[in-house]
Amino acid sequence: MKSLVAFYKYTFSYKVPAILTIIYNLLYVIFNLLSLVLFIPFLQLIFKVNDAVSLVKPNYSGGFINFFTYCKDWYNYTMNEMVKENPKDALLFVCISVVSAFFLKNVFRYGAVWHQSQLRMAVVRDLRDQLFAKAMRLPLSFYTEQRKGDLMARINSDVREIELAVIAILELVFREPFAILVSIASLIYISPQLTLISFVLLPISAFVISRIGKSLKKTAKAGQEQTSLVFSILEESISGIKVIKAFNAIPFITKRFKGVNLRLQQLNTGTFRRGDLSPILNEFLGATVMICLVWFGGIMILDDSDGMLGGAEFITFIIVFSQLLRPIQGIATAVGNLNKAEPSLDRINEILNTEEVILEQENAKDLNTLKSEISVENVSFKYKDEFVLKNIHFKLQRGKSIALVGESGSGKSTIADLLPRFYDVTEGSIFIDGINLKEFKLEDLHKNIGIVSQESILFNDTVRNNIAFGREDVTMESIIQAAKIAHAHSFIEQLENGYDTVIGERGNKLSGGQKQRLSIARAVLKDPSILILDEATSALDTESERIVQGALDELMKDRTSLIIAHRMSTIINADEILVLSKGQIIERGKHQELIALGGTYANLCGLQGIFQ
Ligand SMILES: Nc1ncnc2c1ncn2[C@@H]1O[C@H](COP(=O)(O)OP(=O)(O)OP(=O)(O)O)[C@@H](O)[C@H]1O
Repeated sequence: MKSLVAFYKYTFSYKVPAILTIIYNLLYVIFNLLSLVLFIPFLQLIFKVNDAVSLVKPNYSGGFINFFTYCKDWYNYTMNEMVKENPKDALLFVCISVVSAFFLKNVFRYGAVWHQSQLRMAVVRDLRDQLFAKAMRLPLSFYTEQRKGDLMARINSDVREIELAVIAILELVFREPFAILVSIASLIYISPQLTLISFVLLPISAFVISRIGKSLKKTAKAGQEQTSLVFSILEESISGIKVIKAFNAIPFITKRFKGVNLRLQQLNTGTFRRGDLSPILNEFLGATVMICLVWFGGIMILDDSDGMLGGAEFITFIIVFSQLLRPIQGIATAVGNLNKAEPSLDRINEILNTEEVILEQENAKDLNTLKSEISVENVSFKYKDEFVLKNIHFKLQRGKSIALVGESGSGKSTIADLLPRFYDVTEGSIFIDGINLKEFKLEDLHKNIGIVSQESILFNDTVRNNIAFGREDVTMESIIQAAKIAHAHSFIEQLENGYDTVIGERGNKLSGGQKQRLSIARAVLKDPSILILDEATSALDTESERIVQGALDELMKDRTSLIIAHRMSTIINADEILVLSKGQIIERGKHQELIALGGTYANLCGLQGIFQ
């Protein structure tokens, strides 16, 4: 089982807490057994199983094994002496011993849990960090709507399965086998014959456990996949809540959610039922084995054949044997958890091993600023099978602007996505100052490109942090300056806490125009040499558009811009206009030239009341 190695690695990624957990667990096992064995003289005393006999005071002759024999003899001797003098003192002594053993057992148990908590949470944190970092590096092509929720499910519930597997490893490999070993050694010491009988019966339960484990793995995988689906629908529905309400689609969406949620319930119920069956079957099998032992042991005592088994030994045997069932059950649970975690591990690795298609070359070049031009040469592109861009060719000089217009789906946004290398071209090349885009450092490329899109990407944080956006080197003055250029300063000042106002999830506390102006302020502060404006004003009403357009004009001053717009009025002044249709450039030129041409562009303008 190669996943066992992986779980093992996760467990020992933090060696100190892992080793301390193991040590505390081992001490817990020893004191657990001791707390029960110490009980035996107490029983003997109450039920007068043995009359006090004369014992010789033991001597410790050194050595590890002898130490345990010495402790046992010393305890028996002390007990015996006390019983002879005053049985009530003996009773008190036994009670104190048992309580002390119980106390220590639980101290060690808590010690183990203490370190185990640290370990499991650290592993969960690391895994989530890794997944998040990977998610940030994954190419955009990875993120279809379906995958967003799926990724969230993996970061959430699959990681939790790994957490359980880490605990399972600690229990399965160290605690429970040790507990079983200690118990078996004690059993053999007490009565080899009875031990032999119990061992004939135990493998039956082992077989049953392994069968349950196997079927558990299958249903667990289906369950995790279904969890992903539930998360996907949840994500989709919450993001689209406005539209859902507006279209009165709540019953439809709710029905869809209920459907997948019901299936999840059925799958998880199956998993739990199988999982819960193993301890139940275990206990029943254990009890059956125990009754068989009581039968055989009882007959041995009744026959008193050759004094091989006394009453006290028999009681001890049964108590210790009952202790054997717990770790066996523990192993069953741990094996179940490992089986359940295996598909989760696969799902996590699937993400971690996903190829990062957009890679930076070794010795990638610096890009400080755009010096002369961006040159797009014979670029074709396809997302999957069909080309959505064909032979695109244009040059964008420094300080100039190019506008892309065309019907929906003609490929405008795709062209814009190629510049920051969100996708790489399928054919052809893009050059910046004569150097292929792919030769630059990705970080530098992104530093030089500012994007303002239709949907402002804002975070549930303060206005100030949304403008600074991860940059710690900026002063408050420069943030205010950027906000002023973006025509955002005056409305920010009127907010409850000014620049320290938290703007709600995705900036929900702000109007569309305000959100857009914050996005522009962010771009102003970033001060990129290249600007991509993708329908930056199309979601706004006329009044907001006027203000935002003013802000954009400020932003575009002295920058090289690629503008995508549906409203022709916003691109009339562009240095060149490219008209796209079905992924191809069908017309190009300045506004007046294209109007004079009387083609698609002139038609589009005509539809919007622009005739010259
Ligand atoms: N992630 C994607 N995976 C597969 N196909 C895509 C993807 N994104 C866009 N497309 C397809 O590529 C083509 C061009 O889309 P693009 O978004 O570039 O057009 P657009 O001109 O910007 O449209 P709009 O004006 O509606 O935003 C369309 O046919 C679209 O269906």
